[in-house]
Amino acid sequence: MRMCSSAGADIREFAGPLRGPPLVPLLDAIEAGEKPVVAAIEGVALGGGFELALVCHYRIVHFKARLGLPEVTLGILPAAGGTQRLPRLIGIPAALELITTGRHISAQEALKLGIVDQVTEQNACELAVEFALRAVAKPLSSRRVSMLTTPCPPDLDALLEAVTMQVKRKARGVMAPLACIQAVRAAATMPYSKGIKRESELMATLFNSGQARALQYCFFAQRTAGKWTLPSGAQWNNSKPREIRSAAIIGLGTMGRGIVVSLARVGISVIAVESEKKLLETGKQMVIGMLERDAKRRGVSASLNLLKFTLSLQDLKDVDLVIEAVFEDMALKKRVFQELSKVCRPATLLCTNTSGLDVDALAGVTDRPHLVVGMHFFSPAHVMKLLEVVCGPRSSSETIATAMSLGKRMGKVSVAVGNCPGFVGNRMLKPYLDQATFLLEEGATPEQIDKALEDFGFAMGVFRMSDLAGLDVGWRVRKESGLIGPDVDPKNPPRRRQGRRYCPIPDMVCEQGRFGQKTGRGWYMYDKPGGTNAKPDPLIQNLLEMYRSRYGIQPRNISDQEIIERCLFALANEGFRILEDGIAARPEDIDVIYLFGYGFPRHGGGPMFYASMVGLERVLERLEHYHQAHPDVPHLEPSPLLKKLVACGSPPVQKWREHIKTMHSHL
Ligand SMILES: CCCCCC/C=C/CC(=O)SCCNC(=O)CCNC(=O)[C@H](O)C(C)(C)COP(=O)(O)OP(=O)(O)OC[C@H]1O[C@@H](n2cnc3c(N)ncnc32)[C@H](O)[C@@H]1OP(=O)(O)O
Repeated sequence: MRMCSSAGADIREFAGPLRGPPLVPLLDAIEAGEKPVVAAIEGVALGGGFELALVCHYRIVHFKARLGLPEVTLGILPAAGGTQRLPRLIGIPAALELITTGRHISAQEALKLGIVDQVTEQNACELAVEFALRAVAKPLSSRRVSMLTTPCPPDLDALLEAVTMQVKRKARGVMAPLACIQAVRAAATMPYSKGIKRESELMATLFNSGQARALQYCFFAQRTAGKWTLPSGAQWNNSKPREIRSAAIIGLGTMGRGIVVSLARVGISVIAVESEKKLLETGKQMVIGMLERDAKRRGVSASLNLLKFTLSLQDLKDVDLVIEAVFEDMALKKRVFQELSKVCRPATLLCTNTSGLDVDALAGVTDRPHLVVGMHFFSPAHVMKLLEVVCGPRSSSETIATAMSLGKRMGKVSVAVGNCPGFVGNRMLKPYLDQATFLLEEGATPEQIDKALEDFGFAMGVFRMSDLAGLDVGWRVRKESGLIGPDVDPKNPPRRRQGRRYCPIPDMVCEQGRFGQKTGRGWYMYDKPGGTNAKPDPLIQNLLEMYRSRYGIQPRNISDQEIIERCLFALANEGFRILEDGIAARPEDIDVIYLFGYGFPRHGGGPMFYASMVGLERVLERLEHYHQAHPDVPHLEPSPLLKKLVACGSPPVQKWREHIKTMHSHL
């Protein structure tokens, strides 16, 4: 059988009723046939493609091919016999690992695991024909995988239990990996004829689940996000990116260091700049350590020869692109951009890693506003996959194309967004954080709110995330925006500022020098500064009690449902406003930002998909309810776009674009 490449089933077809003849009997018939069937695999054999290869009597694989059963990542399981044949072929532990993670493996690993018979650097099809000719005379019974006895470890139950615990810890609330474990158990404990029925029953529970719909949506959303479009007609497939061979990073703080590593490991020469010798030396040692550890993990040599460290901006005159990653201070950034304008050659792209400041204001102080763009990395920049590419009104299509393509080269998921305070991710974070702190005032604790969000599936609750990011960052932003100032009475800080409800608790926490993990104290306490093990802190409990009694607030019991609704519906509501304002082009872009940058669970699809899954009518009704209860919180007032979508019958996410006015587009 010539298979070449197969990415498995067309995932789009899962949205409707499945058509065509049932696959399992067809595959069983191929395996039961008397003529030897040899699979020749080039490119990929994934999902159904891999299951097809498993019914063949032999498998020949090109050395560059990749194989895998990624169904679990789509919220389903390999239901064309994959969960029954793979354990029989390679044993329970290895099969469990591959099926529950869905990871792709190389041809070499497949050979080592005993999945394939030969790896070739030549044409796999030609070799497969030779193989088949030799196999004609040989008996096939031992080559029919479904007939094999599953090699079973003596401690099967303990193994399955351990993997179940691991899966539950890693992917809280996710159904598919648990169903995969049950299917593999069937392969170990039942004959194939019964195991395949169990596989099918388990698939039936997953196939139409909300989690499967969300995960399949994520697959396409991630691919849609790279396809940016500007109102001018310039877009991803008609704008040529520049080739970037050399780059410079200004500032070797946490962000700058991560960006240097991200660039150097994909072969780009990097000049790293600091303002003081001591900072430069510290940054240098940390970058070298990070690159060495990264190279060791990947089994390659560290590209230290690509690095240069300097105190002088004059050294940047020939680089292709600069990314500024200095302190989040507009005046300082403007000085840097003015300086860069003078020293860099006229064609150098100037990028800023600001997490929310006005990219166009920075462009305005340069001699090349069309070559200025935001590249908002997420911390730690060498680990986090998200990159917001912030398109200023004057950024050229070539500049945007270059930033997007550079992001892809660094292995990032790049999303083009418009220029407004906080862009997409951090702009949406404000209402989400506000709701969490209002809930504290009303009676909740940080650990209760975090638990509700983590049970929902977030990698980290809002307070643990804030402790990790550093509480001083938001404090400084609030000071700069005039929310905190000399006119605020520190003994009696007002709970209403700039015409709306304000919660001063985060400021009180900062006033005590509690900036999160880095100071060993924040919303939680840690063993030491830099510690990561968060424990509830009685001092925070006291602070909350004193605060409530000072303001005469009677604490009430708050349900997890209220926590989820207020935090997540406020988040999505701001997402609707962002779409109205043209700051994000599509709901998919917003969802991808929250999936890759803010730990939103993939099986929830992202805030916008989640809202559509809950039902826009319900989201609207709950927001109206909460806004009525808290009229001084404008973020709870349902956005006009949400109302419009409900009035139009709540179309699916993919159709929202038709209801968004494009005349406001900032993209
Ligand atoms: C013989 C088949 C019978 C099967 C019946 C039994 C049922 C079995 C269940 C399954 O098979 S579920 C599907 C399992 N397969 C996967 O999950 C593979 C998903 N795809 C990938 O991992 C990657 O796309 C890739 C194949 C490794 C290629 O990666 P690459 O980076 O090169 O390209 P992409 O940008 O990701 O994809 C290009 C293009 O193709 C679309 N696409 C890829 N795979 C599928 C798919 N299985 N179904 C539908 N569409 C797919 C992807 O969306 C891109 O489209 P775009 O329009 O260009 O954005």
